[in-house]
Amino acid sequence: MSRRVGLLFGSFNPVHTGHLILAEYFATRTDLDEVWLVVTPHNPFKAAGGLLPEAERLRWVELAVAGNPHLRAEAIEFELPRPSYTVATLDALRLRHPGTEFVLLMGADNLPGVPQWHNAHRLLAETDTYVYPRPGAPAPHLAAFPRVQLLEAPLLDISGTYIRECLRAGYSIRYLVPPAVEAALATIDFQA
Ligand SMILES: Nc1ncnc2c1ncn2[C@@H]1O[C@H](COP(=O)(O)OP(=O)(O)OP(=O)(O)O)[C@@H](O)[C@H]1O
Ligand SMILES: O=C(O)c1ccc[n+]([C@@H]2O[C@H](COP(=O)([O-])O)[C@@H](O)[C@H]2O)c1
Repeated sequence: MSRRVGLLFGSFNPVHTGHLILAEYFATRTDLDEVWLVVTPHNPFKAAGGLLPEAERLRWVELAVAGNPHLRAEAIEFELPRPSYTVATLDALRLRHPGTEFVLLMGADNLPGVPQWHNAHRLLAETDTYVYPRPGAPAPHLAAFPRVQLLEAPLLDISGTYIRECLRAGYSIRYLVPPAVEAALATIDFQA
């Protein structure tokens, strides 16, 4: 049987415990063998200006998953044209890993926007998608998406936005990110 790998796409601005608990849950509690955290240098819907440097965002994800055999930091979007279209990334990953079946992992808050993504119809027709609940997001209507399933997962109300606010205000981010990421973030000047 082919390996099933879940893909958690994100800007990871920065990676935090919410991402990691969710990734570990999917890698150990579902039919997935592994979860890869795909670092997106430039989300087509986000202004590049608000993002921390892409090489740093990738390095923090690498630090966060180090030593975990189920999780991997995936940098393929750094080699692909910008902005980063998920459908193009899936094409590139399938070419590179022919024995692997990829599953898209997505928060219930993101699903309603997916029809606006580049080649969304092909993306959702070709790829199994597991949607997980997000705080405040209503259960999505899945009738229009035959390959999309809703799965249970822990709800953690942590976000990159909140962590950046804490860093700017000089507040502790202990336990919101792994210790190695906390140490790396401590070298960045968030007041500048
Ligand atoms: N606490 C969380 N629990 C589950 N999924 C999350 C959580 N935070 C983010 N995600 C999901 O992880 C993916 C990557 O998230 P992203 O890098 O945008 O982080 P974020 O914390 O939402 O950042 P920001 O606040 O900067 O938008 C997205 O699909 C997002 O929905
Ligand atoms: O492919 C698209 O058109 C597309 C449009 C918007 C968002 N995405 C992807 O969705 C992922 C989640 O984005 P983010 O930055 O909100 O974590 C990220 O990998 C984006 O590249 C993809």
